[in-house]
Amino acid sequence: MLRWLTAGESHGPALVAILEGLPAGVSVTTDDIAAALRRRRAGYGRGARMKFEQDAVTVIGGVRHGRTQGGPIAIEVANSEWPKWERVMSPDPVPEEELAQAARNAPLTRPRPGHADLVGMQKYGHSEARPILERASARETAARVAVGEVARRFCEQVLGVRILSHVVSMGTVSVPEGTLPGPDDLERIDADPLRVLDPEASARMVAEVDDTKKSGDTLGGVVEVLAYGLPPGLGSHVHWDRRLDARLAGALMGIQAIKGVEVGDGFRTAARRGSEAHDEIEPGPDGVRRRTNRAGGVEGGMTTGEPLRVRAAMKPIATVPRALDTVDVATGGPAQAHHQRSDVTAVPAAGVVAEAMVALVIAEAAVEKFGGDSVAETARNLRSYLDSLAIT
Ligand SMILES: Cc1cc2nc3c(=O)[nH]c(=O)nc-3n(C[C@H](O)[C@H](O)[C@H](O)COP(=O)(O)O)c2cc1C
Ligand SMILES: C=C(O[C@@H]1CC(C(=O)O)=C[C@@H](OP(=O)(O)O)[C@H]1O)C(=O)O
Repeated sequence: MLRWLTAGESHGPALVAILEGLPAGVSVTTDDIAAALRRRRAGYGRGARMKFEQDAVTVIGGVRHGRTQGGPIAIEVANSEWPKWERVMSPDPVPEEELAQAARNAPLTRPRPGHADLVGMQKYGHSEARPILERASARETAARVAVGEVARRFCEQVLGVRILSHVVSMGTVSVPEGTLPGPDDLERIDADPLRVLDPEASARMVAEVDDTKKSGDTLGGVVEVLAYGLPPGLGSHVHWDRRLDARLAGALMGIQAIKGVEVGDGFRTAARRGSEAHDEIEPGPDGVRRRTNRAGGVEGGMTTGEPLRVRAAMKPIATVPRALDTVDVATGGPAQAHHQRSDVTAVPAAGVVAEAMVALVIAEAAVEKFGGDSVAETARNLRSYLDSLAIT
């Protein structure tokens, strides 16, 4: 069983994550995790905070001399801005007079439509949004990417699985139909300002981000995650919560602002006739194979061995500079939603987070199927499973 948890607030001292259940021997260093976090911070359209804030990674447990030890892995991502927030976010009581002087402590009573502010205040009994937005903030995804990087390395080193993502649409601008990165395209995608494979589409999307920013607005879009090299049979058809597609959908929907998930051709498949929707099977030189991969590498809740292909749709950023109408909960009267700064879009970052979530789901399914306390044992079990497949 693979388990993981994160804790920490957007402007707290640090985020922490604990990952438990991976075998010993996965190669990972602090620098590897820091590099993954740098990928998450990049992307055209993100706000000022991405430039001045640093993620400082410390591996607190579970890794020794660049190898996992088999125990829980704990990672801290410290927030370089903490000194500015130390009073406002102090875990211990702060004298009223001091708090009153902290400019950042002004009560946030004008909840943003589309964020967790209003319903969070109602549910948790707060008179302002700070205690809600601090944890609702997608800053938390830094902790996911940190543990996701360990899972990704396990997937690569033990299963031979490569996971990558790219942006397929930004607002109404999309990459050409059929754009499909290969397993070695990640570097090229990361080099693009919007993490788009097609340079012409990227340029149009950059213009769309600029235009949106100029008009004081925000943008959403769609990312696609691909995983190459999966064995057939991760997940199961036997129960709803063992289906890999269900677990992937839950993991991706669990990312802040993701509002739709598609496996393979997903919603497009619904409009096709069966003969145009499914992937016909034929004998090939290395065993049976599918002529197409419209299913996106999952049938019956199990990986088929074809590339996994999942998409996630992100809604536009909720903190709209041209602030939306709301209610000031302090007065009960109409008001404009609070806005200090925000991303115009965070779709490229959402792709990096989605890779981490997919890596964690695949790693979990692989640990269930192959077990093993060391990577050598897991790899041996995988090999013997593949060698024993009656139908290849
Ligand atoms: C990487 C990333 C960055 C985000 N940046 C912002 C931001 O700057 N401002 C904002 O209002 N929402 C931002 N969001 C979205 C909010 O976290 C999200 O809208 C909020 O949690 C409410 O969405 P929900 O209804 O899906 O929970 C970001 C999301 C992600 C994944
Ligand atoms: C800090 C990060 O993302 C933040 C996610 C976020 C939100 O509401 O989700 C709002 C913004 O924070 P602030 O309102 O303080 O500028 C983003 O910068 C990060 O990704 O590291």
